[in-house]
Amino acid sequence: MPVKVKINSADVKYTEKHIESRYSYNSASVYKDGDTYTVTPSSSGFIFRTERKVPKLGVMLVGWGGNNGTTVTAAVLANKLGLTWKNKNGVQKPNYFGSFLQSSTVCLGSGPDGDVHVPFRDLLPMVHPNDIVFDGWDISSWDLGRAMERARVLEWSLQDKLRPHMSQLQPRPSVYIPEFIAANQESRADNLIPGTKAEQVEQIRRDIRDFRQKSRVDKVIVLWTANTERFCDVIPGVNDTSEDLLNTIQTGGEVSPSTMFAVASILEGCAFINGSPQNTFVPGAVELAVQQGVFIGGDDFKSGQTKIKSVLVDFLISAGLKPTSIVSYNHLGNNDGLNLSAPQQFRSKEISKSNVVDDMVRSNPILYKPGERPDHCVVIKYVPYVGDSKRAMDEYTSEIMMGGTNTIALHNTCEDSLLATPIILDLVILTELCQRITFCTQDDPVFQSFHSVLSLLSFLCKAPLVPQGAPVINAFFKQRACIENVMRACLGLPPQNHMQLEHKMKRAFLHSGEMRKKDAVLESINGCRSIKCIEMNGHEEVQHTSHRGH
Ligand SMILES: NC(=O)c1ccc[n+]([C@@H]2O[C@H](COP(=O)([O-])OP(=O)(O)OC[C@H]3O[C@@H](n4cnc5c(N)ncnc54)[C@H](O)[C@@H]3O)[C@@H](O)[C@H]2O)c1
Ligand SMILES: O=P([O-])([O-])O[C@@H]1[C@@H](O)[C@H](O)[C@@H](O)[C@H](O)[C@@H]1O
Repeated sequence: MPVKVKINSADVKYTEKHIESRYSYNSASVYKDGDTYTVTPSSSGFIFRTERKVPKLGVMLVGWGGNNGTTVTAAVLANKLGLTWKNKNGVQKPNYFGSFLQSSTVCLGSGPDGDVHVPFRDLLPMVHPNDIVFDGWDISSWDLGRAMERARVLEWSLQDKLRPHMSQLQPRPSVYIPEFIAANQESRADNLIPGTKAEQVEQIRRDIRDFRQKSRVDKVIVLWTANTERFCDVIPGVNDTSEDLLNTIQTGGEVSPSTMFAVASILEGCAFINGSPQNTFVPGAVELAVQQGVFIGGDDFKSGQTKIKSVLVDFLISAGLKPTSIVSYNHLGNNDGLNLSAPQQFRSKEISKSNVVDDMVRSNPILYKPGERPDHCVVIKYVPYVGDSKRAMDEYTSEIMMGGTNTIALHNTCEDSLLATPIILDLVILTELCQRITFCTQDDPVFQSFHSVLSLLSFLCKAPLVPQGAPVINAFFKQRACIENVMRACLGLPPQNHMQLEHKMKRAFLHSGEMRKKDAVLESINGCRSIKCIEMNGHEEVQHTSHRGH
């Protein structure tokens, strides 16, 4: 059951339209001079506004007829209809396990019985997955009932109950440029938009408008879950600026189907998210999104081996252990695996799976000299028989104290699409929430949105897309804490710091306003708080007064 979170603070007000919070953003700048680091803390006043009205959200999936596309649609239907199904373990019920918004919690603070945790999804008003309306495109003409069967992800007994609904869903014709995906995908390509690239982009735009009008959704988000493409060459004069990219689409030059969909979405004012590893967001596409004030995000769902890697390597390095060799092997037999069996498509995936440790390695110059990195090998093999049940084997070897080594071996078997499905839901719901958040600062009082490159989605992506010059963070818990603390800021709550000082003191913790004779005294003088501490030095009282800002 959803819970209501109400903030009792003078810094938070609830109007009919917004939740508005006053927030102190604390950070620090560091000046390095030789081996001396001078740290200057700073605090900036922010005002956050979150629109309270949750819209009816439409999600258009590119690759709707694929394993992920059919599975996410089926999962939402099963949850919405409350379908149950039987397997050898008995009656199964639908859920959203694997979605951090739907199935993980946030600690609000402590109550009489200790820490109080609430579902992430109840922190701020947000779309419920059950209410999402799906549509999309596929180069395959199969309806979603047949495509769900082809995917071989969900239990047959559930498919039986879903089929009447899924069979009504028909992917729209799409753009197929053979050179961008594996040749082994050609047999699927029987559902295509004719014409030039410019005409195809216009048709995609018409499709988006048609869906929005017929489904009566308030807003549309487009998400790429079609096959992995080869990387696109970034060529000055072709795709390096928005003007050149739009011109290239007109002239029919080097532009991938995924970039065509991104351009069409951006021009229709729809956020576009890339769930695959290719460089859809060539510089011209990023510039177009910024010019249009539309969110883009990606790349490549972080769902399995890479997700574990972004936890395990963070643990090892944070514990002062030195990963020196990381080998990630997996085989799977779904169509994604078939497409990735082609060299250029595998290379796209190898890149996104290989860069995930860079930020963690760079954070520890004790373990790694400049430029030093662990050996890192990624292997993906296509084995038809196992279908969507990915078999992943990982080996992490680290140097430990005094010349020792530590080797961790992992084996992981799972339906790959059931790992990606909740990620898709989190991506679109978090993106929609961010579209309703604006903020201003004490030095820049005009309200603004997040940057068009929505780096808050990094937690959900293998190769996070960030604004130019921004750091790429892959460490799992840093990424999750970023989302949590931004949402806490929207509620005027401080960042989660895990200090729990109240449980680490000699004397019981006195909350502000309580006083204890001859102990620390909080007084408010001239609007500036001062803390007067009384120190017993064995003979007499020594009073200290320190001043701090609001
Ligand atoms: N765990 C995961 O499943 C996972 C994790 C990370 C990334 N991904 C990525 O998500 C994507 C989809 O994975 P999947 O398992 O659903 O693959 P899939 O092959 O089952 O589905 C892809 C679908 O896209 C369609 N398609 C290909 N090119 C198209 C185009 N130009 N326009 C429209 N449709 C097109 C195909 O016909 C197919 O139905 C892949 O790129 C994969 O690498 C998947
Ligand atoms: O999420 P993850 O397990 O690191 O990476 C996965 C790969 O291991 C898998 O081979 C591929 O088919 C999926 O698309 C996904 O990218």
